Amino acid sequence: MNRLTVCVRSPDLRSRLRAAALLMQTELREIQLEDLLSRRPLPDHWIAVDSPVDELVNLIDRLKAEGRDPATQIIRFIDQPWQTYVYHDIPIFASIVVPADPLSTVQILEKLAKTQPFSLQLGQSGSFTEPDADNPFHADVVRSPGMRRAVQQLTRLKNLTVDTVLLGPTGAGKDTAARWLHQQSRCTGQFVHVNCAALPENLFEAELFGVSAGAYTGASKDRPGKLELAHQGTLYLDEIDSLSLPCQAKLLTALQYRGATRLGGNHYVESECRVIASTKVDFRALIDAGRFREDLYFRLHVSQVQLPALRDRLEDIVPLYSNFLNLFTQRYQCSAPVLTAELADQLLSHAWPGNVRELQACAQRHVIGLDTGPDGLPAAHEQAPLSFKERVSAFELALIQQALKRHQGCAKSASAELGLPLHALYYRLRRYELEFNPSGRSDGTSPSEIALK
Ligand SMILES: Nc1ncnc2c1ncn2[C@@H]1O[C@H](COP(=O)(O)OP(=O)(O)OP(=O)(O)O)[C@@H](O)[C@H]1O
Repeated sequence: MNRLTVCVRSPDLRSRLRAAALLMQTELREIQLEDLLSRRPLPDHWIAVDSPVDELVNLIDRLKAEGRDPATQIIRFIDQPWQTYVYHDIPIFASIVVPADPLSTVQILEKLAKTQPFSLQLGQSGSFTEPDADNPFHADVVRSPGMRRAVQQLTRLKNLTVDTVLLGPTGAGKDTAARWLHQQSRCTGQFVHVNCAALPENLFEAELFGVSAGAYTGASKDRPGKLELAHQGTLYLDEIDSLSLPCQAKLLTALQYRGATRLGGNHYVESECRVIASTKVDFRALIDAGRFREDLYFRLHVSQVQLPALRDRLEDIVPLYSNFLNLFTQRYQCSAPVLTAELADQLLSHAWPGNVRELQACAQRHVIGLDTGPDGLPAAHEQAPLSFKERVSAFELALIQQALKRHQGCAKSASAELGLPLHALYYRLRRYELEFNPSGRSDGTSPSEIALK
């Protein structure tokens, strides 16, 4: 940002902006709004104002009269976050609550310089958009530059069956991105998820390459491996960095030739699949530490997409949260909680170490009405209390989800643990739209493939 025109009345804010401009080496021009409006034409860089709405409207009208879009130019400083809500439909670039000091003013202005016009649209139902469970990367929830870059790369990759590495911290959406890539591709095969961190070294070959009948005591029939199951589809190697070096060597050979021989068999089975691998850690550091094979890294690293941490996706937090509120409200069939400006502020200032997963859980707690205090947002916000029936349903759902998770999605075992007749469990599974595996793992899928909604 090279220039900033400032029309602010508050001496305090003016001095903060002056200091911020000095820090940013930005040329700052101070002027009264009335004087600015008499100029022709208006400046073409950002105009910072703290004017009341009726005066602001004059500026908006003037910009429009000059054939310009006020939503690309005006930054309004406000005292209270709720003012964004009240005037959310005025077309301005951003509404910013007056920052505490020049340094945070610099940070905000620098972030704005890299972003698209936005304004927090808060409403009674907290609703930004209709929930779009089918497209986690809908434009409404992808506003931050980092995530837009990631989605652009994913979009470019979706129809190319090239191997891909997904990088990002826990809960940032690597699994979601891998499934999205698979769904968007023209693959006819299935999406096969292998959680490398949960795969013991001695089971690696059997799980990945399969087993021939008689390979060992108890192997009574042929069992396909994950690589084979992923034929014409996607093999997703989650947390690939957890594999031991000997397993990495076997994987490299299998990926090189896109096939393997089942354990105890002589038959070579080919698999034409796309491989997506994910990791939370920096590959370079692992390679340097001798914990990851460089040749495997180069084999996989045809393309790479970095999914940013949620704290670096400030613009996405409120829309995502709003979508989750809508989603859980529909799932639990209860009334929508209020997304207040105060809560939006808290969401934006939280560090989100658990990223989208944490945000999602937070929205879920909000909908259920479990206020867990300062760190487990949201606490003590105005919201419509859930009815007794809604709370009981939410509790029941949580019990069933946990039991299914403990039993790898197997409905039979979960029903036994819960002491709930199988037909009664099925009834609830349908009611809560939970996915499950009726007969355990006999179909060759792994627990991780059975997604619990
Ligand atoms: N863009 C999104 N829209 C909706 N939900 C999302 C989005 N991104 C992630 N989530 C949700 O957040 C949770 C965590 O996402 P996901 O499992 O994809 O993260 P991850 O990076 O694979 O995490 P980990 O490394 O811990 O396995 C999931 O419940 C997922 O549904």
